[in-house]
Amino acid sequence: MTSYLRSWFTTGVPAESDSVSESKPDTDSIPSILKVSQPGSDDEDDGDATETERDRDDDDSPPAFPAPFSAQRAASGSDSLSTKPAQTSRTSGGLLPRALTDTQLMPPPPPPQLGAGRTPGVASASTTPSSSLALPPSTTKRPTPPSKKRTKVALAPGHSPLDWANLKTSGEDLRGVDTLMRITPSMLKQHNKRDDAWSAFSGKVYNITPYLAFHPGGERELMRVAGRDGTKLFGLTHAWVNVDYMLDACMVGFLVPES
Ligand code: HEM
Repeated sequence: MTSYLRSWFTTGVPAESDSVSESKPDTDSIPSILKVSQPGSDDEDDGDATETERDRDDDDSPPAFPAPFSAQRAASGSDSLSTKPAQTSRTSGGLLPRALTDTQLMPPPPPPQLGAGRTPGVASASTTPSSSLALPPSTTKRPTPPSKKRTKVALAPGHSPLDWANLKTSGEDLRGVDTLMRITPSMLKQHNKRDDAWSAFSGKVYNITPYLAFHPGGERELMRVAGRDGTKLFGLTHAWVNVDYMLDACMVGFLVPES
């Protein structure tokens, strides 16, 4: 009971007014809650009866820093900053929630393992197709072949397009006729042999015999139009080819209807 009353009517007199305290001992009767707390004093009641009984004139211990219930102390997670072992144990004794440090909240990532599972300089498409240097899938597929087969024919030596151009301009007679003629479909039909082949393209009739060995599509294809009008087949095969320029030296006449 006595210690309880003393805790209320404590002698907490500021250190600077020690002389006043000695001359006026009746200040003990003032409740501590009405007194103005001075820096460095221990007037705050922490419920520790043994501390109130101490001789406060000799107490030069500094206040706790950080303050016992401050956020700074709570965030530190430890009481390493405290200078008073008694307050340290009280703070870490579970009164405040223990704040986690950065390392506890987010542990560091595992160290990268660059060398694991791959050979430097070699694309590992079989293991990690999305993250390797393998070609994108669109380029690894074989292109679908065209539906219509267009076979390139190996031309005999001396029968390249350039050789044909040279022969065409050499002045050699490639027509086989003296003058341009009016040619009917029945007349055209008589020239359908390999050594005597005529064909009509867009109303003009050409002697295709000398060109057979130079045709990039082969003799066989070209002979399909021998002795008849080949305009349609020619246009379906390669309309971009300028037949008038290619065979101008082979022209024999104009296609005319039957009379
Ligand atoms: C007398 C008229 C003809 C001339 C002057 C001619 C000329 C040519 C030329 C210059 C090419 C090469 C075209 C290129 O590489 O782009 C070619 C290719 C070819 N020509 Fe003719 N052609 C004629 C008639 C025909 C006919 C009637 C056929 C029958 C289907 C034919 C079938 C082909 C084929 C299949 C190719 C191969 C195209 C390739 O491999 O890319 N040509 N022709």
